[in-house]
Amino acid sequence: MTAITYEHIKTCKQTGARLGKVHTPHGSFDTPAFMPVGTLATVKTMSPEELKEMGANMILSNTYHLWLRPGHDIVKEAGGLHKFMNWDGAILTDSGGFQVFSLSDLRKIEEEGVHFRNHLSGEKLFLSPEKAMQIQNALGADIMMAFDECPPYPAEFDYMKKSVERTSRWAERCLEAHERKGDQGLFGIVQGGEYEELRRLSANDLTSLDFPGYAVGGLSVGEPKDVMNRVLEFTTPLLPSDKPRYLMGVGSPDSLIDGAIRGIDMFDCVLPTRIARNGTCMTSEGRLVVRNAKYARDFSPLDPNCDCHVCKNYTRAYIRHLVKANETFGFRLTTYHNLYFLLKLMEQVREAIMQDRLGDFRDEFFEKYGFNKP
Ligand SMILES: CNc1nc2c(CC[C@H]3O[C@@H](OC)[C@H](OC)[C@@H]3O)c3nc(N)[nH]c(=O)c3cc2[nH]1
Ligand SMILES: [Zn+2]
Repeated sequence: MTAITYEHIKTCKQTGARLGKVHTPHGSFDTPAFMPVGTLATVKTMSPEELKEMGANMILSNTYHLWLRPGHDIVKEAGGLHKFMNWDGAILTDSGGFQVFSLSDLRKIEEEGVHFRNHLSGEKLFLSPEKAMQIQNALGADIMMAFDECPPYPAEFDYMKKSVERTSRWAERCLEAHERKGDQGLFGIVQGGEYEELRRLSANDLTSLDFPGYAVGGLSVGEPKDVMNRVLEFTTPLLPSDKPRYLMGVGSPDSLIDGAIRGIDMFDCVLPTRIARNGTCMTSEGRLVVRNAKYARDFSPLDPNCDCHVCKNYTRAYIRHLVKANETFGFRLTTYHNLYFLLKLMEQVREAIMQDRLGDFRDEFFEKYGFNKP
């Protein structure tokens, strides 16, 4: 197995954005990149063939969810996640840290790990750095995430400091527990909330452990966008420039562009697939709620500026009909288009970096999409 490596190609002269490639045992992908989320070993309603066709090279799956259903032992018996879901591209699994704090009625966080209840059955569960690594190694993703605490926003400085220090100790235990020491596909997750001193503490602790890549965690948890941007401004420079930087849980078009400008290489978010399932589409002119009555006789494509398979072959009227009738095919069409839209946006971002004009691209895109400028 080869290691996870980052190849820097160039930095945009107009912004701090960088063009690069991430190399994994299951292929390489250009960055900045958006990664579709497939929490339960499927990017909901999409086939692996469609994901490949639209240009997705890396998808996410989730330790907590796959541990509960179908169980990591079954996935391991299948030969790992790639074989189980018939996906030969790269896979990143999140460690479950986030779900434990967001999905379950939390019982107790201790040094050893976290006691909580299964959000489906109510049974008592325990997740620790070692358990999270055991599950992730069974799943066999190319990139695994350290087990961390993602504190809520806002959080008191004292609480955040204790949490960061524990997350750093947990990260060390994850490295220890990581079975495939050779390829080292394990990323550390920097925490620290909105506090620059704590972000610095977390980044220093984790970079001293020399992970092959780093995530900025603890964001996209309800904080205002200017807080996220400010945290990124003083956090990404603390991370090694020769390693991938992954901003967790971020996916609206404006945040992807603003994150790339601040030096982020990898993004994931459930937004495009989640809003697609209630018939909301991302288009070059902003969001379009296709079930709206005004589209009943609108025989134009979801997005006239999109060249995806859906926009070339189906109309707003038809997709509105399917969505209102709760027809699965309708949600397949909105999902395909939304994912294609974000993957295409990242292609345009990479092109703008190549041409040293990502700042101008941001202004043009914000104007057309209807985001406010500042
Ligand atoms: C949305 N905002 C957001 N997501 C976040 C996730 C992924 C959620 C994970 O849950 C599943 O989606 C619901 C995905 O799992 C495949 C995703 O990776 C995070 N994961 C960890 N380990 N640490 C964080 O600090 C963290 C922060 C986040 N902020
Ligand atoms: Zn389209």
